Amino acid sequence: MSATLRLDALTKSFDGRANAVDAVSLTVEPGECLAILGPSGSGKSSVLRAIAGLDSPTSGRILVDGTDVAGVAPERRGMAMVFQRPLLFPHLSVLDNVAFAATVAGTPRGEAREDARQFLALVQLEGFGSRPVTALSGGQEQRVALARALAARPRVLLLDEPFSALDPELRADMHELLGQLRERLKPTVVMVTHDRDEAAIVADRVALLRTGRLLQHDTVERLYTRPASLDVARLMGGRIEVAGVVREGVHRSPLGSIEAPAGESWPEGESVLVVRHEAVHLASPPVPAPQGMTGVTAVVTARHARGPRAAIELAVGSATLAAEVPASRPLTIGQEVAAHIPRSACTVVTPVPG
Ligand SMILES: Nc1ncnc2c1ncn2[C@@H]1O[C@H](COP(=O)(O)OP(=O)(O)OP(=O)(O)O)[C@@H](O)[C@H]1O
Repeated sequence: MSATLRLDALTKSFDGRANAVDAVSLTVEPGECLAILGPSGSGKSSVLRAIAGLDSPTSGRILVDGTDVAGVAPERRGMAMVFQRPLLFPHLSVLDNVAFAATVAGTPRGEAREDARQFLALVQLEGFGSRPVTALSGGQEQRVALARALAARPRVLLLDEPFSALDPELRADMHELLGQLRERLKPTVVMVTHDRDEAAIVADRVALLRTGRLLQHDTVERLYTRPASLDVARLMGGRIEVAGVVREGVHRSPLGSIEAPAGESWPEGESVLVVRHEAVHLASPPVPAPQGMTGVTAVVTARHARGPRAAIELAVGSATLAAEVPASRPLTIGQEVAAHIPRSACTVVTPVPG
């Protein structure tokens, strides 16, 4: 139930306007879960619709296990899609919704229903088969939609923001369920989301899009800690950007001299040092930085409540830093602290913003 999916310079423009999807190339390995992440209008759904065959690409190719699927009807591509709204048939029972595709394809009704029962059990809706779908909660409806998609035994499962209409607790349940289904069935999954946290929870790798372009295709961890550009760092919620210059592998800026992490080399010249605010430690009263960290004296300039955490902004000369601390930590505006920046968490991107 899995396949290699390859996009080769996939491009889509609507009515001759600027490309909604612009030469996107990437490979999703069998059994892998790829999240397509990006802000509104970045082309996420357009990529998914093209893969599904609901829209045809303007140019480029979509290959499943090496075979170009151009001209292959959506229902013959070996794919199944789950949308933000479950789109269940209201006149059919839960079981018959899940059994629908098999029944239409000519599988004897009893057999299709037995199969559907197994998929309902997989999504933890055992015993719900005879209920009308109109009697389900939002989360249950989405489970039925997932069961229906999986019952088609797709080689590639396509998910278009399937959990975004659910409340946070249900969404967390669905993330767990998706993890279990992946373990059991190992489908290749492509999921559209605009939520970084969701991508981090469900996906092995992420394709980050902006204005139709693939900015970076990487693990979530690397998107956060090794962004390929300032755009990526910002889209991933990065808050520290310190302009400076790299000479002989060392970034010099108001933060002082920061050496590239072991095993990495930084390009010479002007560049912006980026580091995740989560990695910055604040010591008050100030103490020297432990080995492997750069220590700077910083002044707290702002504090924002973030539930159990507090977001702290700091000034270091003309540069600004950010950090996160437990909300209970009594750091006040104007207070002097030592900011410790792990060298391993630092990276540089070019060019310097204009
Ligand atoms: N059927 C269409 N006709 C014309 N333009 C379209 C069509 N579908 C999408 N677009 C345009 O293509 C671009 C990408 O849209 P798309 O829906 O793929 O983005 P998205 O990242 O999925 O956005 P969102 O997160 O808001 O759903 C947008 O500028 C959108 O207006």
